[in-house]
Amino acid sequence: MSATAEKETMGFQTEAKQLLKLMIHSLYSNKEIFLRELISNASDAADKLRFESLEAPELLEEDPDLKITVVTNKDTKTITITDNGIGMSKDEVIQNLGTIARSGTAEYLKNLTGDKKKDAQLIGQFGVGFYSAFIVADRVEVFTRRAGLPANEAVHWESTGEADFSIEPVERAERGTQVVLHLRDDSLDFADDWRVRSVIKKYSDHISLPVMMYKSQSEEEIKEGALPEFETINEAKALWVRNRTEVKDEEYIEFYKHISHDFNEPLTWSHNKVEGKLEYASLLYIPEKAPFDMWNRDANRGVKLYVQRTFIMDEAEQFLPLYLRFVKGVVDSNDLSLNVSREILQKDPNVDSMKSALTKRVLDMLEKLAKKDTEKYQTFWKTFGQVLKEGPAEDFANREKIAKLLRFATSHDNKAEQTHSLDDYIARMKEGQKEIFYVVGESHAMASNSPHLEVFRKKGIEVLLLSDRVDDWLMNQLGEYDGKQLKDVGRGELDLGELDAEEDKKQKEKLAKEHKDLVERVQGILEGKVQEVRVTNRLTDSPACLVVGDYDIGMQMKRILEQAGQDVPDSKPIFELNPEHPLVQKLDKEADEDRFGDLVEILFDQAHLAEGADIEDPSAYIRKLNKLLLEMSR
Ligand SMILES: Nc1ncnc2c1ncn2[C@@H]1O[C@H](COP(=O)(O)OP(=O)(O)OP(=O)(O)O)[C@@H](O)[C@H]1O
Repeated sequence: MSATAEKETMGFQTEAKQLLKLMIHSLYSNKEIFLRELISNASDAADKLRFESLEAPELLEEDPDLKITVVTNKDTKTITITDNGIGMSKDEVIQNLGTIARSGTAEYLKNLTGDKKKDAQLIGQFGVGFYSAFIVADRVEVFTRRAGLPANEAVHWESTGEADFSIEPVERAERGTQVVLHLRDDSLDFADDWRVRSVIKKYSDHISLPVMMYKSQSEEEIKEGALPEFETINEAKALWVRNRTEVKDEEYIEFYKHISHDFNEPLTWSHNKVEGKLEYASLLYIPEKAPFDMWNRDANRGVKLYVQRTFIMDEAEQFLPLYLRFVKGVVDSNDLSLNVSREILQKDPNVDSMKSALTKRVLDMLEKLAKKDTEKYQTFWKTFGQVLKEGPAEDFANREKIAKLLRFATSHDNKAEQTHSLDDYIARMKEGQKEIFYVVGESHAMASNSPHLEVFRKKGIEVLLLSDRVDDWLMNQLGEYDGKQLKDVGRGELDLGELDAEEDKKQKEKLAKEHKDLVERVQGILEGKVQEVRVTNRLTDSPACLVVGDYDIGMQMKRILEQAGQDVPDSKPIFELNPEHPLVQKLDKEADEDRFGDLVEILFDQAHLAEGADIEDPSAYIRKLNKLLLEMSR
């Protein structure tokens, strides 16, 4: 750091430098977005001031009408954006404009590919913010004074967007922030009043405070030397207060970008005004892309809360459940008090009623999207499906509604993509089928090749193929859908009820009787390792498989808990043999007890492998298998 009398020069944080460079390159074709970002910041600054002035009205000084002005100047090749919002102190300037105050930035930057289009999207997800000024400017100056500080504690920040920035104290009578962009030669169109006016119209109609520019003057006025006057060029009304029919899609989209700091368009939105016992307006959006920190449970979530048009807080998470944490939006209440805090929100029963109404709205919005636009819904599902799957456990009341929104891979087409709803499944159910069958595997391939499916495939009964980590748990939480039980095909005795022909049942009983001795012999070998050995009718191609007891913990769940280092209740599997398989028939005839034992253990280990489970002693397995192979080749 070098310091002259009072001017200091500081280096940008390494990551900020990197991001800046990438951003200028990848967003070059979409230069005008800098205006959106700077106006968005100015509007946030006004919101913050309004909020702080609830407690400290003196912060408004003699200047209570909050506004943003934009002034272009062809002679100086500048465009200047000024607000009379909260402003920044010296420390805040350093903190906000010298670093990228977000965790995970470095990690995030590793995802960038060098492909301009892809990177622009990624950068968009991250939020370009203030730095976008450098897309069009080779020098940016900021003059700012925090509300409440004296005029001589204002700050002048300046940077060419390369390695460093300077900062010095200045006098500034006006509260708030002024950003002066010295335009690059290839961006001089932004010194043109009309060009800027049209961009602002496009990007700022949803901003609730006036965005003003100079009125154009007649030749006479210019001759007379009349001072130019400002005029408001946007709607300057909170968007969510306006009637749905008055608001254009583009305005909804721009408003989304403003509140979410997302560069991409939202997938869909829902705008509502509620009157009656509780009065509030809500505007909720489903994003297209997940934020880079979606899986960080402490990441910011929740809606922007306003009370009677006054901004109160960002990330008010009390209005939506955790499993809808991807939703962005605004809630404006007429009933809450202006000095409401997070603690009060947590206890207020009105907030609970709003939460349940807003939750329904989001679920309805998703249902509508699924009906109207399958492709978009699929995009949603791919991005947020895993989060939505947390729903049935968190929100018992809406279990059925959430279940309707779930999508699965199934044996109907065996594709890994999760595109089938439970309703689709039910529509295809066989006559006499009462349950919804599913199989759980470590991966899609494992689920779809599971031996448990053999009899289902033979009989043409569809099975959901589940392989996401939460699936086993999700199915347990759901229990049933539309009056039909969800049944794990790898659990308990297989009873296909009416789906089994009478002769199949008789055949099964006959086989069980015939193989009573074999079952006992196998049981003797696997003593202590299994709960039970029995013959099965669920296999057609495989010799044997493992089944989980009706009340035991599922294999996927067990693995997840073990990996997480948790104690897992000790449950032993049931070992089922396919009496029609040649290997099992050979086994039945094997008189040599040692060979019999080896074969049983090989089959037992193989059944583990088919489940994606580990075998207890892999080298013993290989030894036994090789011994048998050698004997065969003799
Ligand atoms: N006009 C302004 N008045 C007061 N503070 C501002 C102004 N512009 C920026 N800031 C401060 O600088 C911070 C960084 O701004 P920047 O635009 O880079 O990021 P952001 O608005 O927080 O998020 P995003 O990067 O997603 O836009 C803001 O959070 C705010 O605290």
